[in-house]
Amino acid sequence: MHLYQSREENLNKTASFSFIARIKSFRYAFAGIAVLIKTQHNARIHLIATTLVIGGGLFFQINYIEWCLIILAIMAVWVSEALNTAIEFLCDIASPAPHPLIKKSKDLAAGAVLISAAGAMIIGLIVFMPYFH
Ligand SMILES: Nc1ncnc2c1ncn2[C@@H]1O[C@H](COP(=O)(O)OP(=O)(O)OP(=O)(O)O)[C@@H](O)[C@H]1O
Repeated sequence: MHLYQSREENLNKTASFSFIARIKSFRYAFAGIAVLIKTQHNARIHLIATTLVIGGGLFFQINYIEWCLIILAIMAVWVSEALNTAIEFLCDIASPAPHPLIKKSKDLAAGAVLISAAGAMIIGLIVFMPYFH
């Protein structure tokens, strides 16, 4: 059986619900996360930062709202990094040769990661600073 469905197969999909198909799509999603960690150096930095922040949260016993803020911040960084990586792969296949629009596209995607990482750092400071007083 082919790993990827053809465009035709996707167009002809019926609306019937299948648990096997749902489990498969989870498998693909986890494969995507594995690609992210294996291929992106930034993702390894996010992994270290995520571990430190969760460790800090457990150590300082931050409250319910603080956990929600930290989880949102972690999520924003991972989601933006995953989308940035997906855009990079698409750009590389769409135009391996230099192109001004590919530059804009990749720079924008990188900008999104920077915005989320900066926001996460500010949230981290706001949450953890009081515990150091
Ligand atoms: N085909 C291209 N055409 C024009 N500019 C490009 C092209 N490929 C890369 N660039 C430029 O080089 C930069 C780095 O691109 P690259 O694909 O190497 O990303 P990267 O270094 O892996 O980024 P990240 O650190 O976010 O993973 C882009 O942001 C863009 O400015």
